[in-house]
Amino acid sequence: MSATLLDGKAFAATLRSKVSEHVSGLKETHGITPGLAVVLVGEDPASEVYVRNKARQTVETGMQSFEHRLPAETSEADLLVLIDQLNTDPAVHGILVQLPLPGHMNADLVINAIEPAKDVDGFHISNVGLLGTGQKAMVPCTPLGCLMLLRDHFGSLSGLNAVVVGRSNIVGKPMAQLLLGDSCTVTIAHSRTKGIEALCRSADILVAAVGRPEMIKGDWIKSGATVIDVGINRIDAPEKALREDGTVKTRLVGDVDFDSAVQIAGAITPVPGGVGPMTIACLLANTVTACCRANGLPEPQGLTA
Ligand SMILES: NC(=O)C1=CN([C@@H]2O[C@H](COP(=O)(O)OP(=O)(O)OC[C@H]3O[C@@H](n4cnc5c(N)ncnc54)[C@H](OP(=O)(O)O)[C@@H]3O)[C@@H](O)[C@H]2O)C=CC1
Ligand SMILES: Nc1nc(=O)c2c([nH]1)NC[C@@H]1CN(c3ccc(C(=O)N[C@@H](CCC(=O)O)C(=O)O)cc3)C=[N+]21
Repeated sequence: MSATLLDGKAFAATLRSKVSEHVSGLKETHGITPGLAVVLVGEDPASEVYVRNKARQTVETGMQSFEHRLPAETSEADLLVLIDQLNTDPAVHGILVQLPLPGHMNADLVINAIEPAKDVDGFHISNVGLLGTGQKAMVPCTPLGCLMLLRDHFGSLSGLNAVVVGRSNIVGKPMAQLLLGDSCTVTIAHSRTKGIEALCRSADILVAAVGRPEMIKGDWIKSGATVIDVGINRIDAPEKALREDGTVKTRLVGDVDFDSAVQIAGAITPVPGGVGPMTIACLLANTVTACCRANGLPEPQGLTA
């Protein structure tokens, strides 16, 4: 038996077309164009790809994209000045500061300098608190994308056993909050968890956000379980022909060993084409939501949790 593929790429395309419709409506009825500012400090190649894709899709859905690329040696004070300008710029409805930041910066301080209403990543302490207490917040894009895929697959998540592997502030913890909000019984596993394989085997929903290529094997998965693979890992692919310059090509893999997992799971997200595209689509959706809230307009339905 082979698992059903949860096609994040297709789902994200549908979500983007809903975003486009709302953006057209905002323009026609109110003369407002939502705007998203992305700040990239330094030159991480993976971040470059993400930021480029995001800027392209922002423009494709009819929104304004503002890109700010700063050198790695930028001072924290200068970054805070830029954030302050974006906070007060009425054309900017969403602000994303790409993580990780260079080591000389305090990421918490930088994130908490973003106006919470414009924090489309949902990382500001105010949004984290709102999410944790079940109040209206900006919801982090990656966990939101995972939740949308799960709701689409199951209908109701109520009473299901969910195991989230990973406890980061950007994926694991907010994912656990969202699953709890949908009445799952949630366990969070991490690098100190004892008996992690057996714990994973107890999950109806297994979310992997670890950053370790193909760590979770098929025999860690309960037969028929739903597996959400958040991991994005680039590994060497010696099976591919060498590049012209003689270097080894690479490929993307998740935190789940897809080939063994697909035999056991009931449903699984692929990498690429699973959670990644949903993250960007949810970022666009959050920007439209932020724009509507900023202008006192009714929120679009179906774009948020
Ligand atoms: N698809 C997408 O849109 C996105 C994908 N990602 C990807 O998701 C993955 C996770 O990202 P992120 O949350 O930022 O990563 P972090 O490195 O911040 O967190 C990783 C978590 O995994 C835990 N962990 C590490 N090793 C083990 C282990 N051997 N067993 C159990 N738990 C372990 C860590 O535990 P501890 O806390 O104990 O150290 C930690 O909580 C990465 O592959 C990243 O590239 C991230 C963001 C968006
Ligand atoms: N402030 C901040 N917010 C983030 O949301 C954030 C961040 N910083 N830093 C880095 C991580 C990572 N991340 C990804 C988003 C999309 C894909 C994505 O679209 N992946 C494609 C493949 C892309 C490729 O081919 O490289 C896929 O999975 O199909 C991947 C990774 C967001 N992150």
